[in-house]
Amino acid sequence: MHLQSPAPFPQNRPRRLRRDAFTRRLVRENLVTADDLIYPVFVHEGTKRSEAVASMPGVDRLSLDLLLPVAEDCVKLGIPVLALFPAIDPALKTPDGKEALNPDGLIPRVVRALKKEFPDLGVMTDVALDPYTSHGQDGVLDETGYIINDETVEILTGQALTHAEAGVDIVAPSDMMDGRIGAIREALEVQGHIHTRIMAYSAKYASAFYGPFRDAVGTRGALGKADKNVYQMDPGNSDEALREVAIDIAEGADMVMVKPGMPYLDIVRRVKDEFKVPTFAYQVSGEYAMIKAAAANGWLDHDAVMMESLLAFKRAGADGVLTYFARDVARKLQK
Ligand SMILES: NCc1[nH]cc(CCC(=O)O)c1CC(=O)O
Ligand SMILES: [Mg+2]
Repeated sequence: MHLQSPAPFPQNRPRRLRRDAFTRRLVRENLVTADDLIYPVFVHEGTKRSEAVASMPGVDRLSLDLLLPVAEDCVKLGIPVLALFPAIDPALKTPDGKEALNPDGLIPRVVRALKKEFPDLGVMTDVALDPYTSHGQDGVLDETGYIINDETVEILTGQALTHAEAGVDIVAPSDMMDGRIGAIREALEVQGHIHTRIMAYSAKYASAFYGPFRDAVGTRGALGKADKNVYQMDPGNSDEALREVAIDIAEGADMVMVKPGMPYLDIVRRVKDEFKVPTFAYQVSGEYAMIKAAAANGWLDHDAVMMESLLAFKRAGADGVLTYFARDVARKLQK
């Protein structure tokens, strides 16, 4: 971009445009709308079961019957997409996470119910094994405890197909195995699921900001002191994110994601500038928890910080944001 050298003061007084709300509105470059939002929800088995997630105030694990009114609210608020995350019964967890392939498992049942009740609401599912494995890793392990790639990709492909067969609109592989986008895309094509969109978590970092999420899906205990450094990206890296995104686009991703969000806005900007593809960011559980905790202490203005954080994603180049604030934001925008 070419910047004209600015006229000197007093010809140039940038504050003129800030003097009144009408010019501030007129020249504002970025906006948040309900169309930018994806709302993540946690589901578990049962009926009339709602469990608060202590580290995420305002977020509950819900059974399907309690999720339906939430989905209806999203439709009313104009939120385009709901993203599903399961908290799986511990009795169903195994080292290979094979419950992820069960066509009558929790997620396929929830997808079918949501698409039946609210056909115009987009439904997105996470493709990763961590909610299903007894060890809490996103893949299967060899005898040394290393997370093995190709065997994991095979299971993930089956998981994505199971979701597609249940009628999901978007599958979102969040596992960071190599080659999974290509494998999933090919399998979807072969099985005739040509409309299933793939949102690839392409640049997903090994982040400490995921802590509260692991409480929500119940993987923190199983993981213990283990980390995900052998597959998720090193927080010190930036160029590597561009290589990861390039690979996923080449393998068939329709949309890409950077995660976490606010601490990684530089990555969002680089990805958007470089590839100009639909680019999303995930304002993750730890980011949400920080804002909630500070607001609860009276240290930050909850709504103002929430709206500013969303605007920052848009300014950084994100086309949309996965955020636990989605309904609050959409409600605020309606006023
Ligand atoms: N497949 C794992 C997954 N999918 C979404 C999140 C985190 C989301 C959040 O923190 O809000 C994680 C966490 C992890 O890698 O352990
Ligand atoms: Mg990759």
